[in-house]
Amino acid sequence: MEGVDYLADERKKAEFDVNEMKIVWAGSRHNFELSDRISKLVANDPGFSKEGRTMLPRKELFKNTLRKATYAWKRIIELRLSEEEAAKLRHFVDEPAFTDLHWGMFIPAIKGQGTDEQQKKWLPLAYKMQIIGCYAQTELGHGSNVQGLETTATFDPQTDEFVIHSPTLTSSKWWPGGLGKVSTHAVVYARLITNGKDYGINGFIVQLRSLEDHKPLPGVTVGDIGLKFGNGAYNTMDNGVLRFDHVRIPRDQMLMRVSQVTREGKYVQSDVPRQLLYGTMVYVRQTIVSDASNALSRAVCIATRYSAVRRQFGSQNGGQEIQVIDYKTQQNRLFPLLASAYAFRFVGEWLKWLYTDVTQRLQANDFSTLPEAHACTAGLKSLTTTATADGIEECRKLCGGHGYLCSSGLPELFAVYVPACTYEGDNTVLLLQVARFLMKTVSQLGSGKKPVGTIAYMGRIEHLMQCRSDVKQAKDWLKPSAVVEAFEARAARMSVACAQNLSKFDNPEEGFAELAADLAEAAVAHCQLIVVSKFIEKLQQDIPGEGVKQQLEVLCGIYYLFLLHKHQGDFLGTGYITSKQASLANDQLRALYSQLRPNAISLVDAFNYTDHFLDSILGRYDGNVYPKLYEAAWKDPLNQSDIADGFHEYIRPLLKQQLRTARL
Ligand SMILES: CCCCCCCCCC/C=C\CCCCCCCCCC(=O)SCCNC(=O)CCNC(=O)[C@H](O)C(C)(C)COP(=O)(O)OP(=O)(O)OC[C@H]1O[C@@H](n2cnc3c(N)ncnc32)[C@H](O)[C@@H]1OP(=O)(O)O
Ligand SMILES: Cc1cc2nc3c(=O)[nH]c(=O)nc-3n(C[C@H](O)[C@H](O)[C@H](O)COP(=O)(O)OP(=O)(O)OC[C@H]3O[C@@H](n4cnc5c(N)ncnc54)[C@H](O)[C@@H]3O)c2cc1C
Repeated sequence: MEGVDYLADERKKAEFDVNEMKIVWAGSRHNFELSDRISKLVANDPGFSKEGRTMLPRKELFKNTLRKATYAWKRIIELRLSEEEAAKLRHFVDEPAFTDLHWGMFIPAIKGQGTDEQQKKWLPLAYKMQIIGCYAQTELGHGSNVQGLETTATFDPQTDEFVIHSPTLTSSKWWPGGLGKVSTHAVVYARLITNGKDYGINGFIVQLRSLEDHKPLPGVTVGDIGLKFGNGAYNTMDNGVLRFDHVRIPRDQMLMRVSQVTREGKYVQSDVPRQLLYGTMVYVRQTIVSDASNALSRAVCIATRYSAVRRQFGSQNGGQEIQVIDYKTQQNRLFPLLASAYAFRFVGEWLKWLYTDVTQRLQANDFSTLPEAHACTAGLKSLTTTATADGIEECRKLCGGHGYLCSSGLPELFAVYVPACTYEGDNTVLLLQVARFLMKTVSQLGSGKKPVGTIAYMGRIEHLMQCRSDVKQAKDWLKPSAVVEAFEARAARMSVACAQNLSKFDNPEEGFAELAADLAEAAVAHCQLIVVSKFIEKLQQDIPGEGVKQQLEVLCGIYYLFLLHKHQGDFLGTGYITSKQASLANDQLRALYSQLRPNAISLVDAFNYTDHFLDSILGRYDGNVYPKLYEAAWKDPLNQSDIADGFHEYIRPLLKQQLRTARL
């Protein structure tokens, strides 16, 4: 029945002020009001309908995305939306498009690596979308190993130009989003060669297509790389292939903030570190961490609402069966994901702060916090995207058979999200970057250099190597100091063990390669410590709203106790806790599940998602699942006629043949 709220009883059970929690989730009242207004604007505009998206063939799907993305731009102009509002609108339109790369990477690359003059020339064109850009770094042969890229940019002093060339098949640019069919320009990463010398990778602004008829310019071969994983999903994006045959660009289209080539062809290195060339990746990794909580919370919202609607077994005297959310196994799979969504929200907020801080320092030529910013963005990108991709898939399973239907919203969400584990740095490769940072920190411990920021705990290494947990009863695991020390001791001991093993190798690089799996685990331990600490720090702030802080404490407890349970081998193996203390942690975790249970629906309501954004019958706000599933089935193209296309060609002859056999 329309208009009935099947989850109303669940909502009545809430022990906290949901409206105040919405503000905590959004980060501020301003953010909440902004998201609320823009998400409703998108939901109520038929131009942004998602109807039938997963059924469209590729060409139609792509054209439909072009329509939506340009319609979004039209609305942004008509409504005079600010940059912040426009970004929110694109987010709630919820369809990967070339505009993601234009706004998310092309513009940031020019801002981060272009000189003031270059920014003045290119940014106004990009801001008005008079040119459309992408980020062309990865090649067919190399993605992770940026130093191994093969495209060349050779300076020609005769003409004051760079000649951009793809010398081999493997040097073809491969993957850039927006490149295949849309972009007029790209920031292309290529080996800078001048006076016969190779100076390594640099960024160049290269025009690819005519601004008149959109045809590829002479020497440019460009197209789409083909269908990707899942129905609809990321196939709305034209990930592309690009080859250059001696394409000439003016010298001033080399992005020159980090290094320059003079009119005479002299290479000049600025006093900023070369790593700033990787700055766009640091920026995007930070946004990906913030976004992980969006994707995970969305899946969790669907699975939680559906788990309260779905009933199986346990009917007494003809009464209703049990809601599946009341099974402890369901809670043990679902509630840590709900807690993780909140944990990633808060660590994302903190990372945004760290990124802003490092950017301000860089502007003042203070490069001291860049290594930490790189380690944090790389490590947290890896940790949160792995957990989110796995979490979305777990949510699909938590919804049983119906989770496998596209109308649950979960298959498409997974298909769109899962490449986040690969793009912007493969997650294992990124963990190894964190491990390098950790090994460097451990090796410098005796040098008098005091570790600061997220690595400050290493400064108490002597204590952390020998301390033991003092937990005596289950509720002792609710003490923040007990928890932080446990995660610090585990991370420190794992790093030190790796460093000790590394020291046994004559060649440190050989040792690093041999011990890579252990090093990646030490990096995970360090990153989990960051997430746990930032959640606990959040709880030390003043949080208004009846019962809000208490709910966050429950979620925080579930987050760290679930991790402790899952990785208890690390905590036991490093000798910080005993098996009795591990078992007490598990007792406390179960108790927290019971405390969370009455609040579960309201905790996902606090995400404030519209039904348009969720795009899931199982996750509908009103819980009216079965009639809507039934209705949706009949909309499938296969049900447009009672007799299937192909019946006369294939099924009828088969049945006739069986009739003949039966008669024999
Ligand atoms: C339909 C349903 C809809 C549902 C939608 C819901 C969900 C929506 C989800 C959407 C999510 C978010 C939206 C975002 C959209 C994104 C779109 C995709 C974008 C993808 C773009 C890309 O992938 S671009 C390509 C990225 N490529 C990489 O990341 C490559 C990875 N490799 C590297 O980064 C590096 O090569 C390396 C770090 C692995 C190694 O580099 P290198 O060999 O040069 O370095 P060294 O190891 O020798 O280190 C040298 C020193 O430099 C330091 N370093 C390295 N990197 C950095 C850095 N980035 N910053 C600072 N310093 C750095 C390193 O530590 C070394 O230091 P020292 O030890 O001190 O010498
Ligand atoms: C959907 C999508 C969108 C993308 N968009 C863009 C874009 O807009 N622009 C762009 O330039 N690129 C883009 N990319 C490319 C992306 O950045 C790369 O695919 C990514 O950086 C991983 O690199 P790779 O493909 O070379 O993986 P590989 O490095 O080949 O990884 C293969 C395997 O080898 C392992 N491995 C590699 N090196 C090591 C090592 N040193 N130690 C241990 N294990 C290792 C990895 O863990 C992985 O398991 C996109 C990719 C995808 C999937």
